[in-house]
Amino acid sequence: MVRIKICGVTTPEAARGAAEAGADAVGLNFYPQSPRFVSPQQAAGIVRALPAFIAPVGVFVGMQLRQVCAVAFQLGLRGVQTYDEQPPDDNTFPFAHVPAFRVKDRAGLDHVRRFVDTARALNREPSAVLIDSHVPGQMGGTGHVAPWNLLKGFDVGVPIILAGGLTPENVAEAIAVVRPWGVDVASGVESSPGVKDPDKVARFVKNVRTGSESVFT
Ligand SMILES: O=C(O)c1ccccc1NCC(=O)[C@H](O)[C@H](O)COP(=O)(O)O
Repeated sequence: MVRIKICGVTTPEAARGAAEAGADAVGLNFYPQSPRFVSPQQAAGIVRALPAFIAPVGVFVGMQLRQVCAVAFQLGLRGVQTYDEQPPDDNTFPFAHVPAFRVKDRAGLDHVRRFVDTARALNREPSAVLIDSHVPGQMGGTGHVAPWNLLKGFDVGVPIILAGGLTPENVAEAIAVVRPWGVDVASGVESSPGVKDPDKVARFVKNVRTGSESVFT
């Protein structure tokens, strides 16, 4: 089964809608420049609205680990998605750590491998890595597709979450090519930046489920 994170939910209704559609996780974006930004206060309301067993994951760009952990503890996040060049000094924190990488070529994948190897040597293996597209000047939520063909057979010993430009229309093909452990979507299920479209979310989840059935069974 391919896990699904609907990233950048901005309201309790959108979070509940994603969960009811069958998503496994929702992303709460704490990057102030994102159209999907939520304050910790808004995020608290969203987390409270989630049904049991649906994981809230925080997206943190350029924030000190201490601050990331404080927000994650305060809100009861299950996972933290970060954007760092190096593994954190400490990850004894009780959240799944998902470093995100913006990849455009083989050198980008080599960087992911080095990051995971370094983290493993320090006994700080990430829970998964998120592979996104690389768009100069943008950290995420770009709607641009990642290099699927490069990712064929890519194995760093931790689960791969595929992100970048996924939509209800292309996600089954992405799964067939990359065979990821999980998929992540932000703009591909929106009617406008930061506003999730319930119909697109439902179709995305349905197409992940049918696409993964035909690939993994
Ligand atoms: O979504 C954002 O605005 C964003 C901004 C800065 C850093 C990360 C961001 N999103 C993180 C995600 O995990 C997105 O789901 C991922 O980048 C894919 O986005 P999209 O191509 O729009 O599906």
